[in-house]
Amino acid sequence: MDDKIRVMLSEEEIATRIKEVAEEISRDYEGKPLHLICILKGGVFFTCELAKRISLPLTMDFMSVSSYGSGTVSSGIVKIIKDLDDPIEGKDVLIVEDIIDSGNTLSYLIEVLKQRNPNSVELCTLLDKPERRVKKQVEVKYTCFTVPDEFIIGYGLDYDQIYRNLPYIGVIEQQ
Ligand SMILES: O=P(O)(O)OC[C@H]1O[C@H](OP(=O)(O)OP(=O)(O)O)[C@H](O)[C@@H]1O
Ligand SMILES: Nc1nc2[nH]cnc2c(=O)[nH]1
Repeated sequence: MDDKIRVMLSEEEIATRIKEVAEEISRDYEGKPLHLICILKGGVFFTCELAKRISLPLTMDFMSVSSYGSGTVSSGIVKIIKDLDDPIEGKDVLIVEDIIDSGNTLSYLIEVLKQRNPNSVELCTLLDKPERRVKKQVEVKYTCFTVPDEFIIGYGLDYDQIYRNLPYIGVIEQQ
């Protein structure tokens, strides 16, 4: 593993921004049954950090979907690999993602979840890469960082399953 990695967002920058977004969510969801849905695998690091900083009682569930396989471009076909454990009827659902790129994953997920009659469904993402959006209708309520059109790794994001555990967001430099 001798790839050279350029740091795009440091651990400190990420922590500061997550705290700000968590405070915003805490204000917006006061008195509501907030239910975080973490999208595995990439969303797990962000979800943990965010949840710890939201100052409200909340519940959590996990869903695993995939549209990338081992490539760096979305196949456009989203597969549910692991569904939620619990019903979401009547809950205020906040989907927590590591990145929104083409929007294929989220536009599919929102449709699937809305059919289960939640009270509301909103999106929270660590990274948004708007230049790559194919599904323009995806609306994101909370975005930590907007990033350029580069293939990103770290903080949950992998390249062929490696690099998820980097504590920062980076890009592999072409050598
Ligand atoms: O907006 P899109 O183009 O659909 O891309 C975003 C999705 O891609 C990544 O998941 P991936 O399918 O790689 O699964 P993983 O999180 O398990 O690595 C990421 O976690 C998002 O779910
Ligand atoms: N690792 C990784 N996964 C993605 N899924 C969608 N966009 C990206 C990206 O830039 N990096």
